[in-house]
Amino acid sequence: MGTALIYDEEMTKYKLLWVDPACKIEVPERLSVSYEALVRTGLSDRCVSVPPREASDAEILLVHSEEYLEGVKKTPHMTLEDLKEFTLQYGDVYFHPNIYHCAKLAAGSALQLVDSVMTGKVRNGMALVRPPGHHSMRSAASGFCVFNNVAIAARYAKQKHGAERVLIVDWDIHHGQGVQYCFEDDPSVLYFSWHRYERQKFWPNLRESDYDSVGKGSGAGFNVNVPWNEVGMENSDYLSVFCHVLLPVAYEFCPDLVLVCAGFDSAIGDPEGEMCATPDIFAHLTHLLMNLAGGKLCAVLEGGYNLTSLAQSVCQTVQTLLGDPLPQLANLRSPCESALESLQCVRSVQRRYWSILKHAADSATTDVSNKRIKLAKAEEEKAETAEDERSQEEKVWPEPAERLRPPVCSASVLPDDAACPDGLKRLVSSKDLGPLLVSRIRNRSMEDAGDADGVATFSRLYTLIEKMRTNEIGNGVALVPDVAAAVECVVQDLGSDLVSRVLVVCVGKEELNYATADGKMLVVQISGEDKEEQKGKYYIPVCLKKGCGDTVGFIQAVFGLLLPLGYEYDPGLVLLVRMPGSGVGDCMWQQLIGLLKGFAKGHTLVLMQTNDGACMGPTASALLGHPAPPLQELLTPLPDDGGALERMRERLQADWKMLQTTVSSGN
Ligand SMILES: NCCCNCCCCCC(O)(O)C(F)(F)F
Ligand SMILES: [Zn+2]
Repeated sequence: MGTALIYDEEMTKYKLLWVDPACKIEVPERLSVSYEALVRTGLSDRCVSVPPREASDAEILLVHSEEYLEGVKKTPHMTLEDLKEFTLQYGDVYFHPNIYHCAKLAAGSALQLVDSVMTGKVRNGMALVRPPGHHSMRSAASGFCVFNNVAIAARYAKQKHGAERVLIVDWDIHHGQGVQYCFEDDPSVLYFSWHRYERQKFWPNLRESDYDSVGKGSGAGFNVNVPWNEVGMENSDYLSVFCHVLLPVAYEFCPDLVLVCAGFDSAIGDPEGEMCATPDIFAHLTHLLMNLAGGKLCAVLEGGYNLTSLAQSVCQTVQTLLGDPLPQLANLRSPCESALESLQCVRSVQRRYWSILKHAADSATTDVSNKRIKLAKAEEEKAETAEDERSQEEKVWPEPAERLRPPVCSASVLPDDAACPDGLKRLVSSKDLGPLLVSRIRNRSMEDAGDADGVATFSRLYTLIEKMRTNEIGNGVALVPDVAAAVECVVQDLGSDLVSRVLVVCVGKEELNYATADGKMLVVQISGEDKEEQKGKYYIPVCLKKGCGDTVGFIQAVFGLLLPLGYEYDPGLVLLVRMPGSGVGDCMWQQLIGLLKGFAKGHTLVLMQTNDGACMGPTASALLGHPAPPLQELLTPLPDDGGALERMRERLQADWKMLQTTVSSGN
């Protein structure tokens, strides 16, 4: 299934008709520049073009009041003076004779997108719209927004398509208060927003944008606010919040549909956000949401005012929706202290609503935050004097790297009698390994089970890894007689000279704690075995008391440990090893394969034991990029696993900064 793209130049046909410094950044070129970039890069041709339509009155009234709609309806016939007068009753927004028409098209575009995804016409999609929507409220326009496109889309998805749970992820740098108000007492719509806040000093300056607004009544816990109290947030800050807050909660919520308030003023260069995250971060943020709701994801444009970073960010988002390999995120750093404080505060208030966060450390107690406020004030005084005048427009960042689709998406290395799953290319050619390697392989305990000559298997493995390195092949799966020996061979003999760092994810028990001291390999092993004592910086055994069948524990390990570690380690190859008898469920297994694509440009090699071929189908499906089926609604985790995991994370965070979720007590 494809990716929908909704755009119509009609939505560029309104603009600011008078002087208003607060609104001058919202220009028609935002839309045309974004669309032209998609055309120039060839991405628009790869999408399914879906036309917008006007939202009907009834659809607009799903969120807005009659009196508000009646008022907006009058604007096309107003004189310039009347328009100005009408605008004065709202904040940081402007009206134009054609904005009502465009606002109906923007809302209608979001509905067209929901229809296309919910009916299965496409898997996912993006709507490039103006005016944006997430600030507009039931009876008020605000922050360039007239109708709340995404809020209307959420209500519409429930009413028309029977969606029971809708997740709204708002990565725009402003708080979508309009969305929060709309759903704050509604447990069927989970609203997540991060936003520049600066302790209420940043627009819209609302007390209720802080992390302690968690929703009301039966909606408590279904509103998640992550305030950024400083500018300059980077990729690592954004990824930490996704791994340690949004994704665990989103997986527990188990939505039927994901809507994204896709604002790109959270990217570097934007005059509003003043953040430092690069456009390729949106490739990863999109990817991390794509295995929810069976892949049903609708991204609707909100903000974004630096035309260069906006266009790049839109392209990164659409290219990921299309399933292209992800860019490698360069040198992630530790989340900054301010981000850690926000992270800790959010997790501490949300832990009482989400069992998956139950073991989160307690809140950044008042003294910590008071201390930070004192620190911040001191910083402020200092900073004000040395305020560097360089505007956001002069910020420079590297053009996002090309993300080339390999000629072969997925390959397989199988015993001659094993059937090759549809869509996979069977590797038969075996590269001549040369005498040295052959002798080493022969020396390995290669007691073969039906495999005439272990060397054949390994030469094909070698070929597969070589072709991943040259990007001729995206990913692959190998059925081998002896997985442990295969891992040893791949890592010790093949992997090392082919790729610099290999992330080995082992599911199930097996002795895999090779000499990993040199950092060439990071082994994360998820099993029912407690190997705590063998732990080292590069060998991280995660013990799930109930074994790998414990979905909640597994998800906690994936988001709390595996993904942050993987981002920080930044491997050139991912080796996913499935030990026989691991007990991991097929859905979880597919989710894991889907999520691991975020690393090494998608170069994942799955190793399975020949007699474990039963899950070859789900493995192939995930490797080919089909979205993983939703995990059964996650049950309450076993108390001991969550606690053990938190303790392990705290111990490891000295070595691995991306594991941090609390302000370091030292500072
Ligand atoms: N320095 C100018 C002050 C501007 N203050 C209002 C900011 C509105 C932001 C709108 C947005 O970006 O959130 C949306 F997505 F809705 F477009
Ligand atoms: Zn914004």
